[in-house]
Amino acid sequence: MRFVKGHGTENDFVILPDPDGALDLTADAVARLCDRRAGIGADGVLRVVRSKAAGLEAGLDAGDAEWFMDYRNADGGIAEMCGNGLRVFARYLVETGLAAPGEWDVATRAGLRRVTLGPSGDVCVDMGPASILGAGEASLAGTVFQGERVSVGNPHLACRVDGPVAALDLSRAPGFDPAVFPDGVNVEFFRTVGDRHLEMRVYERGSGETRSCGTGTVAVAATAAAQAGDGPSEWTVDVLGGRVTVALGEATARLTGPAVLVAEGETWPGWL
Ligand SMILES: N[C@@H](CCC[C@H](N)C(=O)O)C(=O)O
Repeated sequence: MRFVKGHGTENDFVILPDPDGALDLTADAVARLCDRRAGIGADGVLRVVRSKAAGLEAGLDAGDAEWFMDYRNADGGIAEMCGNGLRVFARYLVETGLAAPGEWDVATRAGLRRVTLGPSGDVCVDMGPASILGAGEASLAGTVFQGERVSVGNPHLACRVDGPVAALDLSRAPGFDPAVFPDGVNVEFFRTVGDRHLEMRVYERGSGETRSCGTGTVAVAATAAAQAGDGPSEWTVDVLGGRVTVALGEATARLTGPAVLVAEGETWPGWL
């Protein structure tokens, strides 16, 4: 099986080119690919498949988008959307000549997402709306954190903290009420470090602590803007793996940041 490895602010992915939808990608295979000791190692898998060949789940409409991002978490579970993954997905399509630099839609389980990119450099993704849904809470090592429930196509809980996020122990999953988050949740901890400038750490559903989460950065920017009473505004979000910007508009949020391809190869015959 051919693969490419890439990352966006060190949120890393195994990219599986599958233009004709020939791969039978099981949850077990995804978990083995993402295993950092016995596999290639990644936070998730991006299967690159033509929308027409993707066999989309009922209710998904790819519109005119040629490509569908089939995103999977490291545990093999399916998620609706991945912001960093989508930047890497778009960069892969351009680097391999499967798409031209410019502006075009990619189909995802959260709907169509417009990407804008040149022949090299940062990638901008229109992430759609970030919807603030109300209060929620998570716990970490016995401490309860209040936050905002936010949908960026996938579920988030954005918790403001007072001290440096570096001080948090995210070696274990935060606790949350499964009645409030029946599908699980990505939990972000953020702090203001400057003028519309945040730092964030995240514990992702299905992947554990990662060094960045694009949808998570949108969730914390939207939460911080709402808490400050800000309207459309641009935010800088520092994550363990680098920095992204989030431009909050009236109806949509645009995420801009790096997308890097680092290697390509083939799994050993019979291994998977
Ligand atoms: N890292 C991603 C989000 C991936 C999906 C998430 N773990 C979930 O289960 O919703 C991003 O960059 O947005």
